[in-house]
Amino acid sequence: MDAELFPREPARVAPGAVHLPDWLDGPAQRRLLDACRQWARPPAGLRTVRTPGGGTMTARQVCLGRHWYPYGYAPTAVDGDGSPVKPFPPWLGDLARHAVRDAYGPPGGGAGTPGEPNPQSGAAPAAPAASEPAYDIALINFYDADARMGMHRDSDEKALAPVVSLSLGDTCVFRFGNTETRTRPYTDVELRGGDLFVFGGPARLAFHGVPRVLPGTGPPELGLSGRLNITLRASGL
Ligand SMILES: O=C(O)CCC(=O)C(=O)O
Ligand SMILES: [Fe+2]
Repeated sequence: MDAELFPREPARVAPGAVHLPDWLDGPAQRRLLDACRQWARPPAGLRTVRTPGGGTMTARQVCLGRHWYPYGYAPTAVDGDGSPVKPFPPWLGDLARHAVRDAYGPPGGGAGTPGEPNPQSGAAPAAPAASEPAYDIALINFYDADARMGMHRDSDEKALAPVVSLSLGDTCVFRFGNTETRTRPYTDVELRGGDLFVFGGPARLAFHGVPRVLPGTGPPELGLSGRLNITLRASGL
C-alpha cells in the first residue's frame, strides 16, 4: 500500500453514517477472505442476481442467514440452486456489534455521540448488551473490474439496526446519498480494502451505490483480484 501523505481519518459522511478507514488489519482481512471463499462454494453459493425487469446485477452475490432476492428474504436460494442458505456464524455477529460500537460508541452512550466516529475505537468485542440488535444476515457481493451497483436502499429488513459494511480487495467509489432520491445530494467516498462503513439512525434508509471499482488497487499480498463487500444486517424476524 502506498504511504499516505495524510492518514485517512474516521469521518461522519452524513448523520448516522460513519467511515472508519483501515478497520480490519491484514490478518483479519485474510480470515474474512478465506471465509468468503468457503461461503461462495455451492450449495447456495455465489450467484448472479436477476432483477424483476429482466436484467442482471453485475456484482455476484452469496448470502448467509437468510437469502436475499429482489426484493425480499427467503430461507433457501429461491433464485439460485434452491438449497438452504448457509448459516450466519456467531463470530460475524460479534464483528458487527464491535463495528457499531467503534462507529458510534458503546450502547447507551458514553464515549461518543451517535453518528460520530467513536474516539475509543479498537476496544475488544464484549458480550451483546440487551439494547444491541441481533445481526443474523450477511450479503457478500463480489465485484470484478466492470461490476457496479446502482443507487438503492437496504429496505427489505424489518429491523432498522445499522448496516455494517466491510470491504476487501480493490478500492471502490461508494456513493452515499440521501433518504429521498437516488440523485444529489450525495457524497462519494473511497472505500478501500479493510475499511468499515456503518449506516444507521437517520442514514439507515439512505440511497447508496457503487458507481466504480478501481481495478488492481487491492493489497497484492491478499491475493484477491476484484472487490468483496460484506454487509451485516439484522432481519428483525
Ligand atoms: O458494495 C458495497 O459497498 C455496497 C453493497 C450494498 O449496498 C448492498 O449489498 O446492499
Ligand atoms: Fe445496499
